[in-house]
Amino acid sequence: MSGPRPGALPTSTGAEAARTARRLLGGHRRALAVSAAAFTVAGLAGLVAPLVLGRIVDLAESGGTTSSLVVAAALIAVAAVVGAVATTVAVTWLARAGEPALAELREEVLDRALHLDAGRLEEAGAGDLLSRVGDDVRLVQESLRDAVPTLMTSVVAIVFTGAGLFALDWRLGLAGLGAVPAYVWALRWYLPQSGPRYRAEREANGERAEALVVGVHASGTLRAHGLAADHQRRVEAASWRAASVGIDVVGLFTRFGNRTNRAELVGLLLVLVVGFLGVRADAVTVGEVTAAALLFHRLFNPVGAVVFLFDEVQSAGASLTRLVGLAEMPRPAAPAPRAVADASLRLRGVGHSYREGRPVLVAVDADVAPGERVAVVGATGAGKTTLAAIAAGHLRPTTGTVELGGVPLDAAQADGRLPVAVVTQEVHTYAGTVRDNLTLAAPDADDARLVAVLDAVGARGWVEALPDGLDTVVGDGAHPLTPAQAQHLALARVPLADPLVVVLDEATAEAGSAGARDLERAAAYATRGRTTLTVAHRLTQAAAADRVWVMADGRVVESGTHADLVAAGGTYADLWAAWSRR
Ligand SMILES: Nc1ncnc2c1ncn2[C@@H]1O[C@H](COP(=O)(O)OP(=O)(O)OP(=O)(O)O)[C@@H](O)[C@H]1O
Repeated sequence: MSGPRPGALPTSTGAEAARTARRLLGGHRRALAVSAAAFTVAGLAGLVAPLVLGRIVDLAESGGTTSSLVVAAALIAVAAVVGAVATTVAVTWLARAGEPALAELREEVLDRALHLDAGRLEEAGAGDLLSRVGDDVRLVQESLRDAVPTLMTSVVAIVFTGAGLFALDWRLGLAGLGAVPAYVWALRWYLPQSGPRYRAEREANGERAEALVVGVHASGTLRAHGLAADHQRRVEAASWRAASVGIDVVGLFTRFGNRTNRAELVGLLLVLVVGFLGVRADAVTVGEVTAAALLFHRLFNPVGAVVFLFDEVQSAGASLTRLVGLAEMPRPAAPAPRAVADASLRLRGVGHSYREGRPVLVAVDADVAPGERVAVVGATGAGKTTLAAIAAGHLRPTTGTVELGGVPLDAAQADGRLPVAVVTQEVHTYAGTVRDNLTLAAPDADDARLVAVLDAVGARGWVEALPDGLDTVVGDGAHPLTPAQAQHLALARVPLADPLVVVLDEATAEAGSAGARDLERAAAYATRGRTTLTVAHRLTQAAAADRVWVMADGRVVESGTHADLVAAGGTYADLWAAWSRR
């Protein structure tokens, strides 16, 4: 079995997961206490039927009356009702403690996931993260809903039934205990193998999800580079590994089932043999032996459930360690917020390598004055997107610093205003109304403000033409927006958020040439008066900017106005000439 992939997100130890579970459950002590009391009542109620049945056997032997039989039957019925009510109360109150605790953990996990450094996320892979916030949360939740209550009910039944056996007669109790070594032997065989196997199963599923996510997201690129077959082999290998680990787990569990069946047989035989000898020696009654055999038989289901659910709870435990591992990842120390002096951007010695020894940005020194609009141009792979992501604070540079208004970007505070807003080509439409998609950026904006901004960015016409205007529900499964419309809304969010700095990376690329002009007009409005860095693929954007940076091989090789750079006859002049000839 191989260990986790290098770079995978961390997994906590069992002890750390238990500590986190205790911390989260600690706030719900009252619910846990009610649940524990109800489980106790249910456990006691469960003893009534076997004991009373044993008593009926003795009554039958000694010529009991019909009325005593009726009383016994009534007792069994009352105990069944009490047991059912107590179990319902116990399970309900357990959920009242468990569900909020899990919700808190989910929030912590999501919060940590959302604050993962882009580089770290890249290293770990989106699939690993998705399988944690998806599969692992679901597994823990299902286990909390189904497995944990049944496990608790079973453990309580086992404890009370064991005590009941001893209460009947200590020899019968000891006979029942005779099954314990057989169970222990089965568990000692099973446990050391099962934990690592469940962990391997979770990891294999995570790797399979990662391979599938990459395959779906990057299908175009993989095909374009002739890597589709390679990637398909990677998906096949990951799927096969997940399947074979799954088969391995089922095989192990089946063999464990055989061993527990043997333990049940040993225990029941011991109770019957000891009971037989006890009756012969007049030490116990036939009724007591009947009750003991019924009690012991009653253990089969709870013990089976514990064994069966142990599997599930252990698997959920493995998921919990993955959730806790992520939630408790050390957070980079957040610098104390400092007020910015103005809206200038200053990059000093900024370098970046996605892979060690392969720098894609090299010691970039560059400044953007407050309110200045800079367009970044250059060949594919020159480092434009990387520079934009660093200037936006989305990517931590390997070397160098980025300052906004004289303050490190991650500490910048601008009187409650958003320091930097980013619009890239990959725009997400959030599930909700068009209004929701806009007020994300300005929760207090009223419809008049939204309509004014939509008007200013040139989106009012098509928004009002939607079936319900601002109230139209968009996003997955609702009214579909074209990529250009989604981009238009993203650009409208910029003036609503009112940031000091705007970073646009191919933010107007999502359209044909007519649509591109609309988006360019929207971008011009969104960035008016703001410090702006635009990764420009159409050189008309560069021509309209205050200044142009030309990038090549991770460096800013030219910087100046469009006119100056064209006149200088360098790289930009060549690019412009090629663009103008199109
Ligand atoms: N996440 C990543 N992991 C590894 N390498 C990357 C990553 N992103 C970009 N690169 C590499 O870094 C270099 C610079 O990429 P970047 O996207 O910044 O260039 P660009 O000028 O924006 O290119 P384009 O115009 O094609 O978007 C390229 O060689 C690219 O392959």
